[in-house]
Amino acid sequence: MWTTTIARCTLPSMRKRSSVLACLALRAEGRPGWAVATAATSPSPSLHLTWRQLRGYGTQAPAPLPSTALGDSPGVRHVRALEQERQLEVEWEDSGHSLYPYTWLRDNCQCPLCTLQSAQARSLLLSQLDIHTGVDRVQVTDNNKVSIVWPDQHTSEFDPDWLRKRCFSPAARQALQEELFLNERMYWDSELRIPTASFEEVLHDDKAALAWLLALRRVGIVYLKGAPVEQGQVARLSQRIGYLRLTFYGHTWQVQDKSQANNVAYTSGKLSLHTDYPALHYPPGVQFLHCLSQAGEGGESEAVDGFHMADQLRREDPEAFRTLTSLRVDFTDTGSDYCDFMVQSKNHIIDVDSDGRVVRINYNNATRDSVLDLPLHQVQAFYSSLKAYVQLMTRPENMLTYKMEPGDLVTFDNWRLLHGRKSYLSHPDQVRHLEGAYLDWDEVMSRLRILCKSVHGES
Ligand SMILES: C[N+](C)(C)CCCC(=O)O
Ligand SMILES: O=C(O)CCC(=O)C(=O)O
Ligand SMILES: [Fe+2]
Ligand SMILES: [Zn+2]
Repeated sequence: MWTTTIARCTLPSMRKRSSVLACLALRAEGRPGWAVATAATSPSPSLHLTWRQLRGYGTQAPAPLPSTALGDSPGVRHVRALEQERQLEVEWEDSGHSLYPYTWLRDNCQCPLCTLQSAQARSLLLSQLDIHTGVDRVQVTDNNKVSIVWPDQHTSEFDPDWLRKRCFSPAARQALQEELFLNERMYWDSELRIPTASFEEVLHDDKAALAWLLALRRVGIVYLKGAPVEQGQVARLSQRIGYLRLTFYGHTWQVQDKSQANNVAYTSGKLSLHTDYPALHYPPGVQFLHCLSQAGEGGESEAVDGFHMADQLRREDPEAFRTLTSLRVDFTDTGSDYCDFMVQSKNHIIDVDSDGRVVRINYNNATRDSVLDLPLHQVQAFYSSLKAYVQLMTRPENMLTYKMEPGDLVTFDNWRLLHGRKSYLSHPDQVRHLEGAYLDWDEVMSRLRILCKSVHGES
């Protein structure tokens, strides 16, 4: 049924232990960066997106694959104590070199006195750490470990793979950070064919679950098909990860046309593109929506890649970008649901990190407060900037439109995507009904790392 799609790509020779990093080495053919094409044979005919195919969700500019992060680290040829710099120099068998500060090495001694093995946590106290320590002796042991004897005769032994992974070179650091956080995204527009998988397979097969979460991270949206048409499925799916995020709207929530609606989502009206819950200072990272019943007329879903749009705004209207990333906007949400609430927040509509990279979009026009905490002279500029961003998002070439059917369950990155819904006609004999739930990225990323490790073996 849903057996097509995906990015066509050439696979580099995959090394067993290379884990997620190998994704980045994939080069897409056709369109710059990536292309949509019919996927290669999948092991399971019901799965439109397999793990193998999903590894194709590389980024627009795949990063070079640093050998340091591949796990198959070369052995240690030689170690040398650089007394002046207070660094240990490791020469690898492939002739590469890595430098490690003495202080860092002493801080990270892996022995049972310094590390609680059962928790893989540091038991050494900072008060016990001499940040000016020297070394007494360094050597490579018979089983190719790096051994350090400290001035107080405490001994540390470091595994070469462990050290290599933690090399302080910019390339190695970047590679390891990407492996840990998978921050490289694949931007898309109206032409995206939404990555789709089978609900049941994701629940029962680790490879399918890994493929789902990798695409959720990289692409930001994954469609799951074939969920039972009854309530409780978003909760079931959240258990596949860990646990869901409780909010004032409940553990899970029912999107229906309700009288005395406590939220615009609970009407039959149009919802313009929004992220959910910018009224919170920490909005939910991931959203699930399961369609139990669809309207005959209207009710189509819309979605845009908010990061892509923000980058486009940065290029086309840098002043508007600067405004939306620097002014904090008030959001408000008052009512009663799980319990009564009076929520207030101040958020940038576009959040960037300290390197200027877009990390989160916070925008729901319905909950944007009438309280606008700006000096008079900035008000008009704020509105122009917001208009510019919203107009960019609503361009037909940027917006994705789809209509959910009963049994469809869409999962998306609520920090990145803006989603909306066309208005619909409420029919007493066919009430539109979606069930939703939120999760946070920390828990989703945790499951992603565990699945990566179990599917690829040791890491
Ligand atoms: C769907 N619902 C009601 C749980 C939240 C809607 C999003 C928002 O108010 O920002
Ligand atoms: O009704 C829909 O399709 C989407 C609902 C929504 O965006 C929400 O509940 O926040
Ligand atoms: Fe929403
Ligand atoms: Zn120790």
